Amino acid sequence: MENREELEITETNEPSLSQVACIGLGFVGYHSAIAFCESGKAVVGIDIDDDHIRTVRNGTHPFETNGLREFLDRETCTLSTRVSDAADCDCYVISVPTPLDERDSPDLSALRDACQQVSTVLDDGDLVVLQSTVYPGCTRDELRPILERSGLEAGADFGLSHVPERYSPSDERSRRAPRVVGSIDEDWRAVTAAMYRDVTRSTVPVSSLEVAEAIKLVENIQRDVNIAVLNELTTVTDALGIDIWNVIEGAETKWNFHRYEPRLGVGGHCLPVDPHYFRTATDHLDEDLELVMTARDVNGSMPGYYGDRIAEYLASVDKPVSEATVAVLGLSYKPNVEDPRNSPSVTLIRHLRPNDIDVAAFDPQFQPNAEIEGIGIENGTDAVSTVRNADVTVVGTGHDDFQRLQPATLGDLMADDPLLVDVARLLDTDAVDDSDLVRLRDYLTTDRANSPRDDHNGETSAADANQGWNDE
Ligand SMILES: NC(=O)C1=CN([C@@H]2O[C@H](COP(=O)(O)OP(=O)(O)OC[C@H]3O[C@@H](n4cnc5c(N)ncnc54)[C@H](O)[C@@H]3O)[C@@H](O)[C@H]2O)C=CC1
Ligand SMILES: CC(=O)N[C@@H]1[C@@H](OP(=O)(O)OP(=O)(O)OC[C@H]2O[C@@H](n3ccc(=O)[nH]c3=O)[C@H](O)[C@@H]2O)O[C@H](C(=O)O)[C@@H](O)[C@@H]1O
Repeated sequence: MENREELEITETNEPSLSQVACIGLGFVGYHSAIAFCESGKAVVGIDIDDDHIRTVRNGTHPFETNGLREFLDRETCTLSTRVSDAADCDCYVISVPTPLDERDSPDLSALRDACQQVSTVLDDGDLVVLQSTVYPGCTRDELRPILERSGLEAGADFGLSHVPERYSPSDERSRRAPRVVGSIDEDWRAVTAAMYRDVTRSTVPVSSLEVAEAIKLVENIQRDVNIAVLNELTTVTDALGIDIWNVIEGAETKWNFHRYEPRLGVGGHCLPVDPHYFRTATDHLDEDLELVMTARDVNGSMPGYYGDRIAEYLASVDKPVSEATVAVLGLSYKPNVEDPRNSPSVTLIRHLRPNDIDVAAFDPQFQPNAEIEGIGIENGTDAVSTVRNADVTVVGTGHDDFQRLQPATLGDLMADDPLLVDVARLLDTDAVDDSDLVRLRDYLTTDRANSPRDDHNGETSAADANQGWNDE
């Protein structure tokens, strides 16, 4: 990398970059722009969506606004829809979407477009950092050639690094996760790590771009597979008449049992997506990700599993499905966020609709009466009006707001034989037991069970059982 003398030398003897373009101002890029601004960098926030720029400018977007006022007040921090307005920057941090297409293959269109835009303003000594999640080899093989349309060579003329984002909404611990840094060469890795040390607690330099890309995917894939194990075990324990929650509580008394929990399904734009990204890297190999993709299918099948169990229950109480009403509380993919991407609740609604079942939905994170994308229903105004006269209530997302729901009230508001589908067991179990509600898990493990039911009494808490034990 011959052209780095113009970068000023910082106290860590690494050249310092001072003007950062953050391309893509979604959840990831927005937080990066604020963080780099707070670290004293000049920042140009770039997003192709003019409306989104407007929401950032007036603070009406769904992300936290800590630091936004300082960003907007600082003359050296600006917003634009054009990468050309960032031509004076010396670092380009790309955080655009990397979703799947309709064939479950990586859709790199946004990424290619962003790289093409950057290639038009790239100068000697600049650094390009990819934060978006991609598959191993993508940065080097797909994005580097686009960036080199600038006439510059990655490594020799400009830096190319992959620093995957680990932060996720409503998980403050993940915000402070160390940042993995993989680069085109060691010199640029040092420059990148120095820049990120200003915005995170610690950096983890790794040996290559591909290792950094793989780390991100492996973290999420391991989580997806482990959740799939619990989801599959839940369907089996249902059939055996065993309550999975008693099994989890008991298994947790072993110090090296890692707790994962069954849910209506696995949502978000990462866990359902990342196995398919990694699978892409195996396309030319004899080896494949058979277990990983099977686990993905298990998780993807869960909303349908619960949809079928609901239909089964309705038939068992002589309620024609086409005349039934299902109330779905929670549309986000996980608690306390406003994000319906790959939401299991939305997938469940899609699964139920062909049966002409009537569906009402409410999510406090969404605007009342807002149209819920892709399922043709509007968000309700509150939980009570949503569940009134419903035959089934599904607690699809464990928002904190729903902790206040009183099972007795739900039972009174709903139709006869009211079914509660609360896979995450959000509602107080004793209160549910004392209400008129029929818990789906009880229905599944009672009316269909052949084996002895598990004993609800005399359970030992994990904390008590693990007194004094250390992890292996
Ligand atoms: N949201 C999350 O919790 C996390 C996301 N990631 C990854 O970070 C990346 C970004 O994710 P999000 O921030 O959630 O995406 P997002 O969908 O919330 O935001 C992406 C933004 O990029 C803009 N954009 C799209 N194409 C563009 C282009 N060519 N030039 C400029 N702007 C463009 C869009 O208008 C949008 O505002 C993805 O690869 C995702 O997998 C990684 C960790 C956490
Ligand atoms: C390894 C890891 O913890 N990855 C995180 C993950 O965050 P994400 O926002 O997807 O949330 P999550 O807690 O993994 O939940 C994803 C989905 O999995 C479900 N879920 C979660 C835990 C569990 O035991 N059972 C379960 O079914 C959730 O309900 C949700 O629908 O993916 C993020 C990402 O890559 O976008 C990443 O930054 C986060 O650190």
